[in-house]
Amino acid sequence: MYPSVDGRLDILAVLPLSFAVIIALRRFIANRESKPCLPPGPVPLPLIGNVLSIDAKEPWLTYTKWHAAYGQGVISINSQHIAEALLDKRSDIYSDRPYLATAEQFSSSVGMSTIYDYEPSARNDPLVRIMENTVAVGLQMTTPGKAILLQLFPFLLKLPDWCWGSSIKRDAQISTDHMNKIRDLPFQSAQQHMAENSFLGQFSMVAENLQRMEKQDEASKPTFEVALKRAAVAGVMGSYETTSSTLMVFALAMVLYPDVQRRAQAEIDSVIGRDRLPTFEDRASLPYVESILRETFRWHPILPLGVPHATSSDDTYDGFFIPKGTTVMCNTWAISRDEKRYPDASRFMPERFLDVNGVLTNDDPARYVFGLGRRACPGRHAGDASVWSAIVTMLATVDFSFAKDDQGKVIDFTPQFNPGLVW
Ligand code: HEM
Repeated sequence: MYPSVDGRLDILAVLPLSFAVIIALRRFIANRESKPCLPPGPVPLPLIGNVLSIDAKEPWLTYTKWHAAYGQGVISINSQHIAEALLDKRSDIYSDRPYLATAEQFSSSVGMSTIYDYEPSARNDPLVRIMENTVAVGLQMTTPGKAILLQLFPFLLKLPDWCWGSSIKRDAQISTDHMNKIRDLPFQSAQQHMAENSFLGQFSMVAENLQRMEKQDEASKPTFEVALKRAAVAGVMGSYETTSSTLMVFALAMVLYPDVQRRAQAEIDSVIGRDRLPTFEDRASLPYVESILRETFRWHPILPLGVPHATSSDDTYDGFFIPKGTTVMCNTWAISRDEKRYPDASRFMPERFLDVNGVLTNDDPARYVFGLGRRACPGRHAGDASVWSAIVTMLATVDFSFAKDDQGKVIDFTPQFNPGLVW
């Protein structure tokens, strides 16, 4: 019996579909056979992958655990050797940034004065307040939990306002509004200084580039201005949390390890005396202070998962296939807590960076805490120098100790870190 006309049409419709499926399957199998397999990892669930297995508050712990179980994380790089091989030596592939819907312009910071030559007032400065709000809201939106959620379900940002779950969209909008303010207001202030031809404002990064822009043809000015605004805000945001968080880690260490503090103060007293403050010229003569800086960077890296990179083309490493667009995180936490390299790693022990003669070793955590490759922190020298000068000045002038109550009894505490991109 012949099929009906409708039935034959159905067959005709199904045939190309079957071909398409067969071709797709053959390509899939050919691809699988021709390409090395993906790096090992936990078995993903359909749609949501491994998201439920990741500790949303401290994801670096999950990645470190996966590293122990599988040898590799879900492209979380847990060794400095592999980080150098990929992020540094293959920087042309591993230097993209993954799309983070709420933080498209959010990358990092520089001081307001260097960028805009804006001298904030000591208290309640309006621009600093805007920046603090921007950072606070931005960090809330870039907690690892929210970042993972939005990467998996970007449609959450498109939900209508009345819909359950749309609060993330409202928060993202607030974050964007803040970003727009911090992008435009200090920039306008620098422009105003320029217009008034004031002495201040001529030596900032923005002022210098505005002067350069004046010499350009009209057509390219708007693009230049947008790029300049973005570079400026990236600089301001980048230096803000990083330096202050590192100094908080240092202060915590000084409270918890008074012997370290005393030894550093003795070094400063013997090399510099008590009549003046240390300067950069003294840096090479203060190896113990230097080892404290290194241990501060290592003990609690303030960006425990670095800032995510993304691959801009396919790659193969050590027999594993890494597709284009893969998010690659350098698990700085795992590197800094490697017990083979840093025995008793959770202990603050600056001596680990000194040899038996008290000379600094070649192991400098600055080689990994500032990231690697062409996206490594452009403010690393400024960051390193400003943290050193703050540390050495504090050691020379103040004593850190536990707070005491009215009866003079030590107030005990348990240190806690706020999870976020920077903690
Ligand atoms: C202790 C201080 C600091 C630490 C630990 C730190 C750490 C980092 C890290 C880990 C990255 C990501 C690198 C990567 O993706 O491989 C980064 C990026 C960045 N940092 Fe820093 N940073 C510090 C201070 C600063 C300062 C003072 C500035 C500005 C003067 C700055 C500006 C930036 C910028 C603009 C980026 C983004 C670079 C890009 O996306 O290409 N940072 N920083």
